[in-house]
Amino acid sequence: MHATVSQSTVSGSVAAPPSKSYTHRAIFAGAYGGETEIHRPLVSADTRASMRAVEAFGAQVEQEDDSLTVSGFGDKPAVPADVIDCANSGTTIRLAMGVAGLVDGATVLTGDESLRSRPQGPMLDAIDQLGGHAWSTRGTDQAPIVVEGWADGGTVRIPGDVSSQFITSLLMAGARTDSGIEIALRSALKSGPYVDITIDVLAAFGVAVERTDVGFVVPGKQEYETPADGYTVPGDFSAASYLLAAGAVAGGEVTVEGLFPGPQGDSAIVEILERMGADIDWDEANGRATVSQSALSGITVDVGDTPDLLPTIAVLGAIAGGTTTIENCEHVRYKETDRVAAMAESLERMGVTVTEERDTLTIHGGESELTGATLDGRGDHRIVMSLTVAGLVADGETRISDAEDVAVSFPAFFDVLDQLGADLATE
Ligand SMILES: O=C(O)C1=C[C@@H](OP(=O)(O)O)[C@@H](O)[C@H](O)C1
Ligand SMILES: C=C(OP(=O)(O)O)C(=O)O
Repeated sequence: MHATVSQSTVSGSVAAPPSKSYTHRAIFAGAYGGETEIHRPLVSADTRASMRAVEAFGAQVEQEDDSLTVSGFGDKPAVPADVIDCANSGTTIRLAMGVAGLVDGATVLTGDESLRSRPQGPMLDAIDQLGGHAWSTRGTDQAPIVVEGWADGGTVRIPGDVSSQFITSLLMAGARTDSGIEIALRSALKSGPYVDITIDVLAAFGVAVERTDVGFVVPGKQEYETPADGYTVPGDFSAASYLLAAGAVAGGEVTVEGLFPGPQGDSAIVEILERMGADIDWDEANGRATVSQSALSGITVDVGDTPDLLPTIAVLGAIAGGTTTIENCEHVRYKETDRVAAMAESLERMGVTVTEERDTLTIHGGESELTGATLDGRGDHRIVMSLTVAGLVADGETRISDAEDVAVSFPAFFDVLDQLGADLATE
């Protein structure tokens, strides 16, 4: 499916979709626990992959109107009857590898072509350190992955700069081991706020995690306790970043509801827009951010904690006057596609001058108007959504392939933009 976007003004009030990261964690926490009702979950391709994964280990997931009921797999996850297909979802395969470590038997995990290109080596190594055995069928540190359980716990030394999802996985599974897991980071942690989200969800399920000088410790033999009123998923700042960016470059006035302060690192989008000179007001108490169009100027942003914002910031930088420097972005190359290269290539096609280095993306914005172009969505939801925002201000039509991939994290993306008045079509 292609999306075709033309210059237009967006205005109105919309709800942020529910958080993908919180929904994944609530599904896995529910599976480790008894019976949990998850209110206002994100139901998308990625979170469906997590639902299928926990079901493969013996949990059950029922979907009703705006909730999910997860019945846990009991004391031990079952040996899956089949290969687990994690589709496009890095979070799913990594959290499922932790569960697989507790299985008394072998689990095989795979995914789509994109997921099978992403690095899993540190988690394979971690499982080996814990006395289990995990390997890549191709010997490439990529899926397909086979995991044989360890069941016990222990100490793990693991790099912090490949994916925080390994840490999340070890913390969630470690609580159910006998002796717990002590994690020593071999390099500084990137995407750190995602571990904060994990600790937040674990606390809601009564599971304790301690921070240490070198990493984290999760004591073993902990029970996941069902939160008394179920678990309510907050709004998603990563998804909201496209709507806020749209308001800042193509408003009108756009209000996004459901954005409350909390551990999501991507709430930094509000401060980033402010620093660029956007007219934005975040009413934190009421969870409402309102932004209208104003002239933006380039800034320097470190995305070590906020990799998913890179495509949004790159588009803002292309429209802003002056230079925007996105630093500390090497880990953003390990996502659904190499997002640093994808944004450099797409913005260049729109007439923007970009300098790409391994760990830095520099955008020389405001040199000329963005020009509409035919762009490759690269099968990556965040590339598609951010380029759609660029299309709202480009001169002439912007045509983006793989538009259907917004289903991964924000299935209603095009409907919401349409509701805000964007001139776009999908076919
Ligand atoms: O744990 C999570 O929910 C996520 C962690 C981040 O990945 P990395 O930790 O691999 O950077 C982020 O990019 C991803 O979209 C979601
Ligand atoms: C990288 C992402 O997710 P995951 O790692 O779960 O595939 C994302 O949503 O941008």
